[in-house]
Amino acid sequence: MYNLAASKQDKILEVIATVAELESSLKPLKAKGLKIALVPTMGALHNGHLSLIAEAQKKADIVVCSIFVNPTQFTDPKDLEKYPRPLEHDIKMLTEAGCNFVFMPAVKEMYPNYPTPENWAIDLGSAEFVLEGEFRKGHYQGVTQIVFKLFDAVKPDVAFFGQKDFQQVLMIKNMVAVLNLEVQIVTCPIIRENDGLAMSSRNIHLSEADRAHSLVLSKALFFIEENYADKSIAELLAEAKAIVNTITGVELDYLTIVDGDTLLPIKEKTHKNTVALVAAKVGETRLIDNVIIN
Ligand SMILES: Nc1ncnc2c1ncn2[C@@H]1O[C@H](COP(=O)(O)OP(=O)(O)OP(=O)(O)O)[C@@H](O)[C@H]1O
Ligand SMILES: CC(C)(CO)[C@@H](O)C(=O)[O-]
Ligand code: BAL
Repeated sequence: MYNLAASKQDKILEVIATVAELESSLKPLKAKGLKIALVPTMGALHNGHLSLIAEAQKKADIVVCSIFVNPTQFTDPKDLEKYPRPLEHDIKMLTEAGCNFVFMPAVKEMYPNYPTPENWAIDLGSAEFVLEGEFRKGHYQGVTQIVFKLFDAVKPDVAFFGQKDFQQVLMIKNMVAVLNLEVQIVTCPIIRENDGLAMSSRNIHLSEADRAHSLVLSKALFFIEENYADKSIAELLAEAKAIVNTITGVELDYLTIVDGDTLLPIKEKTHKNTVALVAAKVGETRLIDNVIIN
């Protein structure tokens, strides 16, 4: 473990690599009755992640951020291999943000027998298999497997996730319900670049042209949001898809308006709990985004 003096808030960020070290660091804090928050990430931190840390600082006494590029949730080996890992930059950001702990385990710490798969099979409901679950088969088994391990290591009172990964939050809430876990799940709003693009670690892979093209995704979602009262569902979807399809080099996986729990397409605009979601490949980079309609 090593410490870095924070440049802004004069706090110390403790960098921790093992579950044992994490447990012994947190034990005295828990004994004092301090409230512990966990912000799970895969690193390559940006302002979206920092908004989760800031929210966690408001709601808890101690904030643990985990950085772990979890191999079991990747369905494309190339995506895993090229996932950005700017560790010094991440530590600097967390230090400046006044985060208390960063947990950065090695793969063998979380999966001692890696690459031999461990048993993990949880019933996350039928929403596991649509949208991201259809395009990244097994993804949410991998996500819930690592989030369960992180919850078990930190035993947080509260954990923070971004709405950008809308289906992920739903799957994690379903896991918490199925396993009866004692952790509160908080969803934080999507942080966007000034031009509308949802911040994402994978944005770093976008070429200059891809970066410009990527704007059609948020544009299509904002179109749906702004015209929701005036057009039919079929018109909204057709016109939003047309916005995306004006750009060659952007290939839609889905653009859909669904119920926020079942993730099945809604039939009536009077439906409550409605969300529009998009996923597309922009050049070689796959991006997702969404807006909550009501
Ligand atoms: N723009 C954003 N606004 C709010 N939360 C975000 C944003 N981007 C990511 N998050 C949240 O941060 C947490 C960690 O996400 P992750 O480290 O995978 O970053 P990411 O930017 O989503 O990267 P990726 O390129 O893998 O999608 C998740 O709960 C995610 O939803
Ligand atoms: C929740 C998570 C950290 C699990 O690896 C990841 O899916 C992410 O960063 O959204
Ligand atoms: N933020 C979601 C993690 C993933 O794409 O694997």
